[in-house]
Amino acid sequence: MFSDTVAAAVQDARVDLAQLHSELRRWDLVVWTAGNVSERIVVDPQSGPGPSDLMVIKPSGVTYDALTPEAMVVCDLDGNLLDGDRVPSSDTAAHAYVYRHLRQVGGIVHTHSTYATAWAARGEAIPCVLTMMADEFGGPIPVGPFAIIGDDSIGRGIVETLRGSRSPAVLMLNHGPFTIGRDGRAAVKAAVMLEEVARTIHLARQLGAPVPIPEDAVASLHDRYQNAYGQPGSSPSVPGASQGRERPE
Ligand SMILES: O=C(CO)[C@@H](O)[C@@H](O)COP(=O)(O)O
Repeated sequence: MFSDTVAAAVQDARVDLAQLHSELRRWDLVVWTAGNVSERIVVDPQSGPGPSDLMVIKPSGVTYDALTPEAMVVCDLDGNLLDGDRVPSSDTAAHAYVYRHLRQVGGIVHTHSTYATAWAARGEAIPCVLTMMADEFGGPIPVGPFAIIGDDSIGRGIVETLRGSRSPAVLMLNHGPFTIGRDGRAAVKAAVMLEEVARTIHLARQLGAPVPIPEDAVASLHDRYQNAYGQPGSSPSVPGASQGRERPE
């Protein structure tokens, strides 16, 4: 079905995703079968990411203990199942929409992590009051519209909300967080850090009014973290405004 190169990339993604789904449990971001992770497969590396790419994603409703590399399914970016013997995640349409409209996105995560989802239930953006937020999110974490699962609504809400934000995370109203990254690991990192700041700022607000960080400081913190943090050559978590995030089509 796939060329040798694509088949190898699919197998690598299957292995990655089995490990990344275990990370969602490790960091207490999911319960039961909630949540999902996907990765893009670039079919033609010469021309780069595009609409003919594939995605590997979790099968729907399968317990995390059973999420082996072989359990993952492969879809095209219209959400059609190409390889696998299980029904794809119920969020496949949302993931596919994001991949079609944000070509720099290589990985997507959805969770119902407790504190981030509490902010989503209130429809309140998480204010940028921590340097860790400026580092990873480049500003407040925005709220996306209420959208019913099953068509492009959630994906469209994710893309349109992130259009005006540096953030790799969006809180979908009454639902929960979706995060993006240059690969699955970057998207999982954003989901982990989202839940951490959602909890910290929730606690801070029990004691008083958190103090916003000035925008110029947010921008410089974000630029440093995305471009200079860590070991030489370590890649940023996601191309944000500082790398000129591509505007959705
Ligand atoms: O939130 C939703 C759908 O948006 C949950 O059903 C989702 O977390 C898990 O669904 P899947 O098991 O991936 O089909």
